[in-house]
Amino acid sequence: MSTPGPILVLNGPNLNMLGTRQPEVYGSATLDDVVQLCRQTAARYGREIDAFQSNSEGALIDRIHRARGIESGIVINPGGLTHTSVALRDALVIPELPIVEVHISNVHAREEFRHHSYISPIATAVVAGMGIQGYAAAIEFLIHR
Ligand SMILES: O=C(O)[C@@H]1C=C(O)[C@@H](O)[C@H](O)C1
Repeated sequence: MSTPGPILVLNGPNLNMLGTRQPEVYGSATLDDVVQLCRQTAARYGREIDAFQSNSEGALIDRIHRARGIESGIVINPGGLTHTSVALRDALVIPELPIVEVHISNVHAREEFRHHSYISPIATAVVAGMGIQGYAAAIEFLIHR
């Protein structure tokens, strides 16, 4: 049986600033730390990841379109686009690709406007509040589902 394709790990706006941006909320780990954690988690099971981060909605959508036929699942932290983007939600409706939405912080314990996600209704699973371990949990879920 062939090994499933890589898992695509997507990070949206401002997540390139991890480690510097509000460490009291998002912790001290950098985006590179997140990608390394995801890569190491997948490698334990002989699997690979592809990682992409953009502050631009359109670039994220273009990358999601390219995942078809290449990646086997998507782990996405949409950043603030979580709470605003119908276009990103629409791009993620890909029947053959499972989607896990990840938030480092517990968005439900924060400002009201962070309590709604356009992505959650079309996601296979949602992780929030686990810090960067949420990315590892998402990778594990996709590998073992
Ligand atoms: O917790 C997180 O990873 C999410 C990250 C962001 O940048 C915020 O806009 C979201 O509201 C929460």
